[in-house]
Order: sequence, then C-alpha cells, then structure tokens
Amino acid sequence: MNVSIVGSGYVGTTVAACLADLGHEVVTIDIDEDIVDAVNDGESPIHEPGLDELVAEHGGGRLRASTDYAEILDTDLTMLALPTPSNDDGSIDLQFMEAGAASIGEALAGAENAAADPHLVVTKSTVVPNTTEDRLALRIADAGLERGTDFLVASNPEFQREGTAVADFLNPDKLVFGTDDDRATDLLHDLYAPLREAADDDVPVVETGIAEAEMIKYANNTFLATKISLINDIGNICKEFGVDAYEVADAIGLDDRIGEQFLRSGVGWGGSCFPKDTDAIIAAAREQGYDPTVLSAAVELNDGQPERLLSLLDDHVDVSGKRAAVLGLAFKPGTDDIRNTRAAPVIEGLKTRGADVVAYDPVATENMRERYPDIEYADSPAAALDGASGAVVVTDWDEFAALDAEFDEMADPVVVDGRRIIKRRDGITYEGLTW
Ligand SMILES: NC(=O)C1=CN([C@@H]2O[C@H](COP(=O)(O)OP(=O)(O)OC[C@H]3O[C@@H](n4cnc5c(N)ncnc54)[C@H](O)[C@@H]3O)[C@@H](O)[C@H]2O)C=CC1
Ligand SMILES: O=C(O)[C@H]1O[C@H](OP(=O)(O)OP(=O)(O)OC[C@H]2O[C@@H](n3ccc(=O)[nH]c3=O)[C@H](O)[C@@H]2O)[C@H](O)[C@@H](O)[C@@H]1O
Repeated sequence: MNVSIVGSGYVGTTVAACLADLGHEVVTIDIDEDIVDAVNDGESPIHEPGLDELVAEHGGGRLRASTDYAEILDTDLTMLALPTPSNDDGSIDLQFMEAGAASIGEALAGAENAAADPHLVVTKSTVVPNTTEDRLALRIADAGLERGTDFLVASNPEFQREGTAVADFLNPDKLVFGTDDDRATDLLHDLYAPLREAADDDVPVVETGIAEAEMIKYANNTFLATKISLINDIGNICKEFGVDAYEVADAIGLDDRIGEQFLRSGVGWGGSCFPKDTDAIIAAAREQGYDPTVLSAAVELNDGQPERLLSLLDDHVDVSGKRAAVLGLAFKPGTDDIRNTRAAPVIEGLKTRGADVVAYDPVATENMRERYPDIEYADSPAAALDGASGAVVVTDWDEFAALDAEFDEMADPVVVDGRRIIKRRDGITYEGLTW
C-alpha cells in the first residue's frame, strides 16, 4: 500500500519506519525541514531502540519524507500523527490537528483529477471523543469537500511506549479500528495485514465506532495511570505500617484480575502522555457536565508523591545550605525525555529547602540543563554523591542498582529511593518511599 503520515515525530516516524519495513511505501509529511531531510538521508529524527536501523535501511527508499501535503494524493490513506498538547486549563489543544486536517483538505481539493474513491484520513494522535468527526472532518471539508464522497475519517489510536516504541508497534496487544464505513475498515485491515502476519502472537482487532476508538485510548492510558496511583496509595499506607509494598504488589499481581504489570509504586507517573491525557479527558468530561472523581484523585495523588519523597529526606537531614543529590532525571529509564518528569518537582522542592542541588542522569542531563541551568550536573553517580548530605532517587536506571561504595563518600549518607532500585546496605540510612 501507499501510506502517508502527517507528523514525523515519535509516533509518526516509528509507525512510518515500521510500515515501510513491513513492505508498504510510506511518506511522512512534516513542517520541520530538518526532520524531512533527516528521514530522506536515512537518519532517525528521534531516538528509539531499533529505529535508527529501520530508518537507515528504508529512509530515502520505501520511507520518504516531504513538506508537501500534495504527497498524500498518491497514497491510499493518510494518518494524522500530530501533537495534541494541553491548554493552560488542561483541556486538549487541537490547533495542530486542525491545521493538519485543513492542509489535507486543501491538498485533496487541489487534486487535478478527482480520485475514484474517497481518501481515508485516520487519526493516530490521541484525541478526545468526537474530535475526528466533529472537528477534524469539518476542517477537511472546509476546502469544499464532502465527507463520504471525497474523504472518509477513522480513528486508529496508538499504544506504543517510549523506549520500546518499535517493539510495541510491531507486537501490539491489540489494534483498534474506529470506523463508520466498511471501506475504511477494509483499508485498515490491508494496512495491518503484514504486521499481523509478522507479529509473534495473534493480534486481536477491535472494530468499533470512531468515538469509541478515541475513548479506548484515554481509557487505556488513564486506567494505567490510575493503577499506578492506586498502588502508590496502597504503598503510602504500607509505609505507615512498616509493610513492604513491593511484596504486597507481587502477591496481588498473581491475581489475574489485577495483573502484575504497572504495580511499581514510588514517586509517580510522568512523561509526555499520562499527565496530558488524564488532564484532557478530565477537562472534556467536565465540559460535558461530569466530574470524574477517581481520575482527579489519581492526579492529585500523583502530584503529592514527590513531596512525600522529600518529607522522608526531611526526617533525617536538613538540606538547607548543603549539597543534595538527585539520581535520575528522565521520566522513566531508557529515554532522555524529561517531559513531566517527577524530577522537576523534586528539584524544585530541594531548591525551596535551600539545598545546593547536584543531579545525575545517564542521558537526560542536557535536556534538564536547559530547564534548570542553575543546578549542578554531575557526570557520574559517584560525582553526584560525593559530599552530598542526602540523595533522592527519581528514575530506576539499571546502573543505580550497582551503586555501593559510592555512598561512602556522602557527607550525610541518607538515601531516599523513589523507585526501589538502590540496594540496602550498611553505612547508609535508607528510606524507600513505599517500603
Ligand atoms: N510519544 C508517544 O510515545 C505516543 C504519543 N501518542 C500520541 O501521538 C500524537 C503525536 O505525538 P508525538 O509523536 O509524541 O508528537 P511529536 O511532537 O514527537 O511529533 C509531532 C510532529 O508533528 C510535526 N508537525 C506539527 N505541526 C505540523 C503540521 N501542521 N503539519 C505537519 N507536521 C506538523 C512536528 O514538526 C513534529 O515532528 C499525540 O497525540 C500523542 O498523544 C500516542 C502514543 C504514544
Ligand atoms: O500514550 C502514550 O504516549 C503512551 O503512554 C504510556 O507510555 P510511556 O509514557 O511511554 O511510558 P510508561 O512505561 O507507560 O511509563 C509512564 C510513567 O509511569 C511510571 N510507572 C510505570 C509503571 C509502574 O509500575 N510504575 C510507574 O511509576 C513510569 O516511571 C513513567 O513515569 C503508555 O504505557 C503507552 O501505552 C501509551 O501509548
């Protein structure tokens, strides 16, 4: 098939490179010329394990990039993989999606020969229910086109995670096809047929309505975020009783109805999606007149975990005027992404306490330096811990599990672990956030 993908960021590039690897001819359309040049030169514009190799193999060949929306005219369907950030009030900001949809409409309207079949436009981005039909389809139609005759719309949300995006895309737990037209459903089946054939296991396809598909994505993300908040709530109770929340989590995870994943309690969830998607669906629900109490509580609990971490530090050391170490800055291991990282409120809390903050992360330092140029950055955990009165652990990087003698160089060896990664040892005062 010939496929166009509008937006060549984390999702667009990963999906495009994987689809090219599965045999499709793919073109990504992006307004950023550097991204377009990189893809055509066989260089991935983003860092994801396995993506460099795929873009190197197919970039400039079965995978191309362009700034020209007219490219969509030669394709069987177009996916929208544009950003859906938050407005100040947490609601979804659709400006990029509407701009992309308008450009698609203009390109389709400008075609010299009318296509025999309506062009399928698929929302890959995460959007609140009814966005595709009530907002994006209208922007496409603004160019003088008619939905159903000139174009079709569908929703096919994406569930890949950062750090494992390629593997997740190629072996998804499910595919969700939100359509209102058999031809759209058939095209999505054709698109994913090679993926389902190559996948390690059977991949179930959920055929559903467009708004249902949009909501499935929010239900998925907010369920997972709430699951973490719930285990953090339970973990906070465990801490009060001196009970090990990880032993409790391992045991309840054996119940198939609960499941063992996403039960790691600690300093909470961050990243580019859980916080914004939770805020967006809460705001959208409130706009409809419904106040989602459990989701609001999940956010509130998440927001409180960094301060709980710091209050455990306060119990042992007054960091005012002293050097305090932060281990881990990325929102999770395996990425340099610091969007909504829990490290930000932790650094701010330490600064409020008057500490001289020294931070270490194996890959996210440069990103954090742009946000907090006024703190010190160490180039090893040992350098961060050297002379520190207290250390807090924010990201569960594997290398932190091996730390041992490095703690001997601390001025005041208090370690508060927000991710259950440091091994307890003699010579340090160790506090786990929930154990
Ligand atoms: N990042 C992730 O792991 C996941 C993200 N999502 C969702 O996918 C969507 C996209 O997210 P990301 O890929 O992370 O965004 P991103 O910010 O990495 O990439 C978006 C790309 O769109 C381009 N762009 C902006 N306006 C444009 C326009 N008018 N025309 C053409 N290109 C334009 C930008 O230059 C950028 O390269 C969001 O809705 C997000 O919630 C869903 C699952 C996973
Ligand atoms: O919509 C998205 O963008 C994506 O959001 C998440 O993926 P991602 O944010 O990349 O990373 P996760 O592995 O889900 O971790 C999110 C946060 O939860 C935290 N977490 C995760 C698991 C856990 O047990 N405990 C915990 O605190 C992580 O440290 C991290 O801060 C979802 O897992 C993806 O399915 C989804 O596609």
